Amino acid sequence: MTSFPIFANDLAPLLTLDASSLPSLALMAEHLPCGLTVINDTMHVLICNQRCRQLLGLPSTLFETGPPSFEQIIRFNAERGEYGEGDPDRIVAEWVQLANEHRPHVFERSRPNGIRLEIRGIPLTGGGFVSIYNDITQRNQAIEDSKRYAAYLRTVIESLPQGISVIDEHLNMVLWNKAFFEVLALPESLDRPGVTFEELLWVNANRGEYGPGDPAAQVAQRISLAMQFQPHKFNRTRPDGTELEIVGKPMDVDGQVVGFISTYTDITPYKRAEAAVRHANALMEDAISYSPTYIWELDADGCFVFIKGGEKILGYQAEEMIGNPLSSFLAPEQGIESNAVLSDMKRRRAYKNGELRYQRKDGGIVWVSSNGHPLYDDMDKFIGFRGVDVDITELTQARSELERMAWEDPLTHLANRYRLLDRFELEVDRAHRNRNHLSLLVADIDHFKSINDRFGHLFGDHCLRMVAEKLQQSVRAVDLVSRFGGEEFVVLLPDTNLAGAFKVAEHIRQAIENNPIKHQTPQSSETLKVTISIGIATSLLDQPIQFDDLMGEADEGLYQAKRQGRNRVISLVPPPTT
Ligand SMILES: Nc1nc2c(ncn2[C@@H]2O[C@H](COP(=O)(O)OP(=O)(O)OP(=O)(O)O)[C@@H](O)[C@H]2O)c(=O)[nH]1
Repeated sequence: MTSFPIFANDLAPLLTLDASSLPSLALMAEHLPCGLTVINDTMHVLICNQRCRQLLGLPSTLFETGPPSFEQIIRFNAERGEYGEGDPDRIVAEWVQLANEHRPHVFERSRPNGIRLEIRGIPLTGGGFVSIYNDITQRNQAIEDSKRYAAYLRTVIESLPQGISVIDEHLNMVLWNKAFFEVLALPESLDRPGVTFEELLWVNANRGEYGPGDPAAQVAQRISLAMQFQPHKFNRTRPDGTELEIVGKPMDVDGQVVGFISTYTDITPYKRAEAAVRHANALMEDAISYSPTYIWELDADGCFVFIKGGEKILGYQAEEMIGNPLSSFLAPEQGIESNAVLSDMKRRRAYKNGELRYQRKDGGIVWVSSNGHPLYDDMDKFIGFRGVDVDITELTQARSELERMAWEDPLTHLANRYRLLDRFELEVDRAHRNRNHLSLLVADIDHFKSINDRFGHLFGDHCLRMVAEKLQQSVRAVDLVSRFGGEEFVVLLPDTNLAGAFKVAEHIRQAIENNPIKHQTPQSSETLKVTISIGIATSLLDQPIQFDDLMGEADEGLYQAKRQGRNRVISLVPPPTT
């Protein structure tokens, strides 16, 4: 049962201690929510209601032999330790002496069972006194709790980086934290109880925080706004450049506005960070849009989750790529380099300058130099790949063009001598591996000097191209026709013995002889029969094969062919009889 505090002063005037009124008083006392005792001038307990006995834990036996004396009750309590440690006689003496002083008193006492009592006593005229006992355990607990919560709240408010202020419905400042003064740079002199919202407004208005204008008007305007107790949120830039975000909302109790709470956040660092991020983004946008680059991110399944700048290189909008696997955008044919990239991705390894071949939306092929690294989340779980690709299509084309130029004779587009030497090494290995013959033909146009002399160098060049074409047409795809220099051609015949080499050489010779070249000018037209002489050399099985040896032998054959009248095929080794 909760007891409501009832004060002895309230009851004392009602009490007169004549015997006739005692029964009605005792009856009334039983209806009180508090404990009540009435002690007469002889210090005997006349009334001690049930609530009092219950609160004090007094047994009924104490009352069986008539009204106990005040001293008996005190002794009973002292002996059971209600007043703590100590000699009961001494304790009783002290209490009796206090009671005899006949003074109003209020004190609190904690009982051993944890109950906290508030005891108020008021002396009665004519002797004795009335005492009221209230159980204030819960009330004290509530006060303790609210003190504790207030301490928590204060600590929380003081720890916040935002300034916080609370004003009551009369615009008095009732609560604020240190940050409030710091964020608004308010003078310390205002950091005192009783300060009003208006005083703060005046400080701000006078120092120009609200911009140019009449401070009185600025304050009045803000006061009238504040009186509306409407929620608001706005930013204000202070004269020193600090940007504040101010958020306010009304506080109400049972639908009644009782105040207004505002928070003041210095958002300057966020604004600066925001501007820095915007700047970095703009730089990145420019870097991506002005360079042949795009940035991408894949999920753990290899599907695009992000791509920026891909449109200009791959022809797809980001939305067309996001959610689809990288593999679906690759060209069907990839090189060795691409496979290395794909294998690194599979093995979740970072890679640099790897080449990938994409198929553009319009079907074209794009080469990119790709750089990527795996991504992991905070729990170290693999979540995908991120990277930057650079369009190297033009570079790749230029590179292959350069390679072509390095390997090719510009006049006839046949392989040049470097390509021949390179290929020769490969074919030597192959010939050894497969125990095959490797043959070499050296072909030289007959009397080419006189062709040049008669018809000019341009026509000579034309003849060289025509002969090159015929040579190329007369051999297999695996054979390599090269222009070795001047009007001299070398044909490499893999997997070809001397008999085979003779056949090919003879076929070439006849093809050229039987295809005269036309020389036409505006004035005349002439058909010129061009012939070639060919020297042959074939490697021996299980013998080392040297280019210079084979070349020297074939050259010697060519020399003899020239000596023997040209337009013929000669090998130093006797031709096989058919
Ligand atoms: N038009 C043209 N002529 C070239 C080129 N390279 C070499 N020649 C010419 O080819 C001629 C080769 O002549 P020679 O080595 O004397 O031999 P030839 O006249 O063919 O006589 P034989 O080989 O003995 O039948 C020279 O006149 C060179 O200037 C070329 O790229 N274009």
